[in-house]
This record gives sequence, structure tokens and C-alpha cells, in this order.
Amino acid sequence: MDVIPNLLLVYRSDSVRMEISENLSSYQKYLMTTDDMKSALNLTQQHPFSIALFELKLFDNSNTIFHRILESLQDTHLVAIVDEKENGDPIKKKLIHDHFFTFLSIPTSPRDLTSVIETLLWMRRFNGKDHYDQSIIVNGRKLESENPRVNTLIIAIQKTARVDAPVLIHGETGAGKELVARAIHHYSRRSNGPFITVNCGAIPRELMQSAFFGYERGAFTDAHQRHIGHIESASGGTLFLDEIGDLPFDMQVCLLRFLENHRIQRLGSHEDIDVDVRIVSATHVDMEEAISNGEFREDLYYRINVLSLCVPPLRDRLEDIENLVDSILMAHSDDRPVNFQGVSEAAMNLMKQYHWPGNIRELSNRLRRAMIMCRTGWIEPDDLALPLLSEAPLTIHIDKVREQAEKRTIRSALVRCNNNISSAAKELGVSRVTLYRLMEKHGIDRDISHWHRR
Ligand SMILES: Nc1ncnc2c1ncn2[C@@H]1O[C@H](COP(=O)(O)OP(=O)(O)OP(=O)(O)O)[C@@H](O)[C@H]1O
Repeated sequence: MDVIPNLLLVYRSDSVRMEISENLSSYQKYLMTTDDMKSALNLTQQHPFSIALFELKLFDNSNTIFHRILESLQDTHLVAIVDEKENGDPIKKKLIHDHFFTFLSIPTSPRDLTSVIETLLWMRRFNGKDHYDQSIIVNGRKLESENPRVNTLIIAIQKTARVDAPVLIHGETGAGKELVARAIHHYSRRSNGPFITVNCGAIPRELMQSAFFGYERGAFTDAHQRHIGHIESASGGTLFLDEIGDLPFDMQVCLLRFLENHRIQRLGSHEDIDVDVRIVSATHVDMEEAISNGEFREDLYYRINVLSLCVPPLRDRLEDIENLVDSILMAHSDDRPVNFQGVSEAAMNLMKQYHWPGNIRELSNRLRRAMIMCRTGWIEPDDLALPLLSEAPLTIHIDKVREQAEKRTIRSALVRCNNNISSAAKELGVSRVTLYRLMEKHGIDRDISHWHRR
């Protein structure tokens, strides 16, 4: 168990911010500061804060950022920093009463400031807050890491599990987003309720509404009996919307409506049904780009992205390879051949050099296959069948690296250009003759399907 008392300070004036920071120097390691609400929102969506100190003037009930910050700070103690002149203002008084645990007037003495912080931290410790495990187990998979980004994620999972706000998990395909969603559910008060996964890209468009909201008998020709939709099935638990970016636009409107009142109507019925469900979504696409391309509704994005978690790609956490290999081999021990010994050092080193475009899923698939197919009982580099790298020695000359990069670049250009030599040459910035020469040098066949099999 670790105690992580993160503090946030949001104040516009540089001098006041610096003064407060200096007075909180004993918490320097845990203190993050900013002078504007937009970056404060970003910070609150990504870090679990114990205490957040805000310049009261920055708070405005009509401001959406203000509400989004409050939503993401549900488990945080808020302290208002008030200008002495604001003290009697009834609107400000109400704001403090509604949203803050306490307030400090500036200029404030260092002693008042530290005593407020210490009291709050003591209270939080007393209530078991700010205690987080450095490793967690979900579905038999141990989440632990040597990587600082993953360690922050492990804490954020536990923090996020304590509140009910919607979470959006970002990350490349196969990086472990669903496992993170399951972990949030597992550590939440909903853990005894259902965890329902919906792959938004896999449901045919015409079946979306009935899949999400269910239907009554007779609602349409084939509705022979009542069907409970995904949202209702997740009642009391968590609904995991995987690939939320693939949700069609009309369905985005329906989901937004549900998130606003937490009520559904089954198709063929006018009865409103209250559903208590927590929404956790995941995406591998850049949602901000999807919004600017008009593919995703901005208002829905804000509703599902109250808290945001990012799962790093495997190539950014190669120090975790050994732990992950152990965890995967353990999880699939039923498939282990009797003579299986383990992973050779050379194979392990090779895995630590590969860039893993398919992330942990790719690692898992290659390992499972290698475990079954390896001839000596040890997984050797060749058993992993890693593209290109498997042909390369582990210590590699710079010329060889250049040669491989050149070969890879030409191959990808040809794939992108559907094997059209002129377009590929143009894309690579060389003449057609040069491209032919380079293809010959690297033994690249014009027939893509042929060299893809090699
Ligand atoms: N920490 C881990 N230890 C062991 N296995 C893991 C870990 N994280 C993920 N995995 C495994 O990797 C595979 C991919 O994980 P997951 O399905 O969570 O990824 P994802 O990001 O949701 O993928 P997609 O984008 O394709 O939906 C799963 O088999 C999962 O069990």
C-alpha cells in the first residue's frame, strides 16, 4: 500500500501561486500548479488528487469547465482561496458552501495553509483514502509495472474506481484497455454487479437501438419475446463501451440522452426505466480529431470523458516485458506442453527490442503459439516469428539497421501505393529506376502478396 497525497493548486497570479507553492515546499514532490482552468481540467482528468486549492474567482456556476472539473474531483477535498474583499459576497459564500470543504483568505499565513493541508490529509488517511496498491490483480492478470506511466495508471484505476463518473480509456489496440475497464469495475462498489462489454463497431447499424435499449414483444415483426438491452443488463454494474468512436451518429444522440437522465425506454414501450449503470468507454482513435471531422459529437465526448485514462503502448514499457511474459505464460498454463521449460535469454532480449504494433495482445498470441510449437522446450527467438527482427542478430551493425529501415520503408510504400511503382517512387522521393534498383538490391518482389508470405 502506498500513500499518494497529490495536491493541485490553481491560481492566476504568478506571485501568489509561487508564494503558496513555497509555503507548501514539504509537499513539493506531490504539488502540481497551473494558472488556468483548461489545464486544470486536463490535470484533474489524469491525476488522482487528494486536495485541490482553487482561486475562487476562477469558479463560475455557468461555466462548463467548472462543472467538468467538479465531476472529475468527486473524491478530492476542495479548498477555495478567497480574496479578503470577496469574504462578504453572498454568491461566493454559496459557491463555497456548495462545493468546497473549507476556504483560506489571502494573504494567508504559511501556518494556516499547512495546518489546513495537514488536517485534510490526516482526515483522508483516517478514512482510508489516498491508500493505493502498487499492484492489482484482475481476471487472474497481475497489473504491476516498472514503468512510471503504468504505475500512475494503476493508482488512477483505484482512484477512479472510488467514484461513479464516466471514464474514457485511450490506448492503442491490444494495449490492455479492456483489462483496465475490468479493473475499475472490480475495485468499485459495483464489483458484485454485472460487467457488460459492448463492441460498438461490431453491432450492425440497424440493430443498434434494440441492442442497447432492448425491446418489448411485438415491437417489430421478429420481436417474439421481450429482450433486455445492454444498458439494462448492466444495471447495478458497469457498461464497457469498447471502440466508442465507432458508434453511429444517431446512436450517439440516444446515448447522450441516456447519460443525461439515466433512463431508457425499451423499443415498443413508453415506460421509462431508471437504470443505475456506470459507463466506461474505450477508444484507440483520436477523439478530438473525430470531433473536428464531424464524426463524433462534442457534447457526448464531454459526458463520457469526465475521467480519462491512458494505457501506454507496449513499446513504451519494454521494461515490463519479463513480468508480462510470466503473467501470460501463467494464465495459459493449461496449454503448456509437458516438456516446456521457459523462455531463452535470447528470445527475451529479442522481445525487449521489438516494437509490438499489436501490443500485449500480440505478445500474448506469439507467446502462446511459441509455447506450443517450440521444439526444445525453450522458447527461442525463431519460435516467436517476429518480422524482420527475427532474422537479425541481437547486436547489429549500423549499416544493417539502415539497410533494414530502407527495406521496410520501400515495402510499406509499395503496400500503401497498391504496388504502383510510379506512385511509390514519388512517395519515396526517388526515380522509378532507382526504386527498381533498390527493390532488386533488397530482394523485394513486385508481387506484394508473394513477399508478404515470405
Ligand atoms: N497486464 C497484463 N498482463 C497480462 N495480460 C494482459 C495484460 N493487459 C492485457 N493483457 C492481455 O492482452 C490482451 C489484450 O488486452 P485488452 O483486450 O484489454 O486490450 P484492448 O486495448 O482492450 O484491445 P482492443 O483495442 O483490441 O479492444 C488480452 O488477452 C489481455 O488479457
